[in-house]
Amino acid sequence: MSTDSTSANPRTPLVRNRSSRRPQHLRRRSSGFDQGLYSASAYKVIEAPLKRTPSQASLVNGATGVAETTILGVEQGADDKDALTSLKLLLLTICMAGVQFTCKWPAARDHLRRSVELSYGTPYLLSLELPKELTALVWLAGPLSGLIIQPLIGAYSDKCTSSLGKRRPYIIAGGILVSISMLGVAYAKEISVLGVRWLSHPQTPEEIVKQEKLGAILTAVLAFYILDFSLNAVQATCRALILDVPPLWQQQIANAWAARLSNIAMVVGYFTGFVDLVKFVPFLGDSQVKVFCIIAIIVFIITLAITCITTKEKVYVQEHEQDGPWYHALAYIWKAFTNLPNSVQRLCNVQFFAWLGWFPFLFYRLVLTRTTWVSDIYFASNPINDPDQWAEGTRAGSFALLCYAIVSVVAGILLPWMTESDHFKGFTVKNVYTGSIVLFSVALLSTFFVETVTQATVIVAIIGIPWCVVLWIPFALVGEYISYEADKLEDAKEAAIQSRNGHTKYGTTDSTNVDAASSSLEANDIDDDDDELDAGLLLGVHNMYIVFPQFAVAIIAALIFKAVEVVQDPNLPPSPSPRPTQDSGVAWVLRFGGIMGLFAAILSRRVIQVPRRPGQQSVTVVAAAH
Ligand SMILES: OC[C@H]1O[C@H](O[C@H]2O[C@H](CO)[C@@H](O)[C@H](O)[C@H]2O)[C@H](O)[C@@H](O)[C@@H]1O
Repeated sequence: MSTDSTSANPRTPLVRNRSSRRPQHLRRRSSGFDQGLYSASAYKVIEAPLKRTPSQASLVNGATGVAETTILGVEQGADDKDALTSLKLLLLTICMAGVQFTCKWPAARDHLRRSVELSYGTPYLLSLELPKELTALVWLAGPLSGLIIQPLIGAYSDKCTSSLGKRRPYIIAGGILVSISMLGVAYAKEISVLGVRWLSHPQTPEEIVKQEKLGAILTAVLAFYILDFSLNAVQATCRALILDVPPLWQQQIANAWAARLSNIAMVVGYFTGFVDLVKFVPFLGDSQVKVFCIIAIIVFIITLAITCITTKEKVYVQEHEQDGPWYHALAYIWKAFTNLPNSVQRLCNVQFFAWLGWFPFLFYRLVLTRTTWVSDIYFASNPINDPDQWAEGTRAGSFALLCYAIVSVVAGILLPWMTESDHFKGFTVKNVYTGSIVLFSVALLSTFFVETVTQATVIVAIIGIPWCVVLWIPFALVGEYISYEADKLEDAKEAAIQSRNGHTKYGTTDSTNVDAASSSLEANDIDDDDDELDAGLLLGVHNMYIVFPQFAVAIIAALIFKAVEVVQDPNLPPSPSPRPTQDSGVAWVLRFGGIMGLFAAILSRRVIQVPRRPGQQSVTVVAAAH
């Protein structure tokens, strides 16, 4: 087994032969764009003003004079960036726990209906008397914000010259907005009452009630939009930070940490939602929603603060004045979207089909508990109009979700370890990725056979395994692609310089290396050429492939429900929920997701794994497949 990246499979598109490189204007990367504002070549890295121990200081790359990643308490690694200890990986990625806990909050509100005065099955927004048709408006905030905000904030943060670093200013600003908007959602009624009192002068009590109701709805919807948009900004920059900091060979483990902390937060979020919070911490609020909101804000602020305080970033200095209108960023995103590196494009293709499967599952296990698959099955054999049965049915759905969250935590600990261990032959990252998608598809397709609540609960719990993988491997791969390109660029620069002096970085001259770097490179080419992939932008574009399927699924699910309605016996009385069991629209939408998952599994065989850097222990070079 070779550990030398220079002898990696030459067919890997990432391992390009310099002499066969595409002309600058055709390169599949972010940096060829002519918008100066977004050209990384316009920036030079300087050392952030940090406290370092002498040993850490010595890790700064003396040859280039460039300050490397600077997270406190690092170990020495053989890569250009410093390796992180497990503790530092945890501190770096704990922000994802806060993001996930907060993500769970709007979802958890559906589980909080015990404390909402209205009937069972009425989620928070409906409790504010938002017309049912308009709930779609709120739903849209999620995918819209993912589509717009993640690439935009990713692109801006890539070029941020703040002394705090590239990502932290956005994490802090986004964090403040998330906290305020959560308060806006939870206290929508109170804000509206105050607003009506100050701004409006209704004449009659009826008018007051009407205006307060309208005000509460508008406040909640606006707050939900701000929440989703700012949460996506924080999510985008936290993800990018996790890609920025560790070296290539730690991308897998760093993203595995991010996934497992997210999933732990999900479990804690579910438990917190179940506890009667008003009883235990009455000083935090007089309703479950308000107390949960305060707890979520506290968790969010603490986790984000830990990451921001313990992680130090590079500071970028703009060499040339490059201001341009804000909409240049859109052109830049478009160019990135249409010129993705081959490796990222392949991964995005998998993600697109995989998320055509994920969203049916995520929608119909969460949106309204009464429409979840597990609850459907429960109601197939239990009376639907009895409130006690409703409670029991929704509890069945919620218990399944708790099992799913716990399984995802356990899988998030075991699977990354198995892929690193020599004892589990065949457990390569790529095989685990494909296997998890197949498992997910089979689980969704099992809706053809599942009949009991227990069976359905087991299936939902099993889906915890692919969920842990989808939060881990795709992001790790993006991180590896970016690090690999950055390392190649460094190597190429170094090799070209050294070849002039008759040396190579790794001792004896390797023809591949020289070919890849020095033989076709002019010094000016190296200096002017900006080959770095921008992590924030790429992650944002990658996220577009996660949210596009949401729009598609919304339309396809509506068509499937219509079709099921047409096919079903018209003489049956109308059902208040989608018809249960194997013939329900929900089951068919899940099966659609299962089939899409199979396409994703096939495409995942084409995903590229980059060779890791030479000089690393326990690193396996995985041949890049086509
Ligand atoms: O439309 C809602 C959101 O959908 C995606 O987020 C979901 O997937 C994330 C993993 O990629 C997961 O961390 C999150 O909990 C899920 O809701 C999308 O990434 C978001 O941009 C979008 O707002």
